Amino acid sequence: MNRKELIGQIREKKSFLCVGLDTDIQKIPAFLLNEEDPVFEFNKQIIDATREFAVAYKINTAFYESRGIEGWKSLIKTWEYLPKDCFSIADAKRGDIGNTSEMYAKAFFNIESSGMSFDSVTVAPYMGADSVKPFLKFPEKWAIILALTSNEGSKDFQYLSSDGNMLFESVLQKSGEWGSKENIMFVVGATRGEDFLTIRKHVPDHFLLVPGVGAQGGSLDEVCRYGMNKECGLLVNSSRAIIYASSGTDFAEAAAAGAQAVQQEMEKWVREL
Ligand SMILES: O=C(O)c1cc(=O)[nH]c(=O)n1[C@@H]1O[C@H](COP(=O)(O)O)[C@@H](O)[C@H]1O
Repeated sequence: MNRKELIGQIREKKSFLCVGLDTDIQKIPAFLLNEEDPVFEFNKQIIDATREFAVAYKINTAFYESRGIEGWKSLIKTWEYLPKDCFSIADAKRGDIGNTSEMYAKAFFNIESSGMSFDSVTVAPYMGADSVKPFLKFPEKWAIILALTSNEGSKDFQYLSSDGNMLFESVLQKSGEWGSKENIMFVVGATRGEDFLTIRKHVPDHFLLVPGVGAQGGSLDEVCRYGMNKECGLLVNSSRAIIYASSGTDFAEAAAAGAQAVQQEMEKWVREL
């Protein structure tokens, strides 16, 4: 999905919600464990219940890789089931020397090679340009670069200053030379509040993937007030608060209600665009 199509979906659905499929087999409703593939069955019902309210799905690969070959099978089946009108994110936080990053890019972008072809992959930029550029060689695919993260540990390095910029600012500026607003997004945590103003000074037009609302307590209103641009420019993720809204047989309906509540909040902001 390219930028124009993504903006079209946001306007059509009046939503910029990304549902996170961080599916932990220990947390899904027990009655599903009788299924041949409980994780995929859970994801399938969550997708069916939330697709009218979401414009994107983010699959955190750690929850699938941790289960070995069975987890990887659930990952591929879930990717295959994702609605074609939704933006898909492999949240793998990859990044290594060039030839290895090429393999990571193939793993998530090249369907002939891996059986999957996500729209995007999250990337950790610590190793610099040659670790990120391999992801940008695929037409209409995106690298979503970690910039200012939602976790407590973001304060350990990301705010460190050098040459007048904090590290996250240098990441925004430097990586801007590696691609464009058509194939690079940045991860900025919803818990970062007014830091969005600084972010937008560096990257006024790029899309931002914003995790941290819901379970991590980030404010959707603050994210929109300080981070939204004239084309929205945001994909706001919520995982646990939506997919684990209920642990009972009504889990899918509860997820739908959670997703709809977020979408209704978002609609107020999209209408202003
Ligand atoms: O790259 C990410 O997606 C990410 C970056 C970040 O700074 N913070 C963050 O929470 N995430 C991811 O976003 C999701 C947040 O999940 P919830 O807190 O359950 O909504 C998880 O999959 C995290 O790995």
